[in-house]
Amino acid sequence: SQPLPIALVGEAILKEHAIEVRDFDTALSQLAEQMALSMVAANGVGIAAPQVHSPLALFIMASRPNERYPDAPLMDPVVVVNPQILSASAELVSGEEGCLSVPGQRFSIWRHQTIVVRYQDLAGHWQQTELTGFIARIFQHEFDHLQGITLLERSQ
Ligand SMILES: O=C(O)C[C@@H](Cc1ccccc1)[C@H](O)SCc1ccccc1
Ligand SMILES: [Zn+2]
Repeated sequence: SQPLPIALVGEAILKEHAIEVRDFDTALSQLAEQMALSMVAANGVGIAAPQVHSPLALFIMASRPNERYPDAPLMDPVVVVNPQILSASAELVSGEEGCLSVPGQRFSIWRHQTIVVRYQDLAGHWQQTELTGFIARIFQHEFDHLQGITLLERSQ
């Protein structure tokens, strides 16, 4: 199957608040699969449903070592549904980010170094975990997308 078209900044879908997922059905799993394929095709480390024109509260994060974060952990893609950030460290760290919806640009963005998060997996089971460093950065970037926020609104 083909990668899905990526919404570019300026498209209304990227400004909307995502809708809570209620049906953990095969359609949801198929969307997640399509998102993962699109993320890999675009050489990303994350992708949020609004970026592929879906209004659902769902994203994928898949940290891997890269030129900007050579010591980033290599992780299998994680599907995150209905995420919540329960707490965030006072410590902030500035780092360079890109966005598939703002192609070819890089921005310095402040993020919380550590966050405690809760989300559902594709089976609807709640997960709770603490994230730090680059993975926490990806989570916050994708979580912003679900609030209609892109890094253009955050760049320092
Ligand atoms: O637009 C997106 O949501 C995907 C971004 C995710 C990202 C989050 C935090 C920090 C950097 C990127 C894409 O992965 S942009 C491509 C990329 C990949 C690795 C490092 C930097 C940029
Ligand atoms: Zn983005």
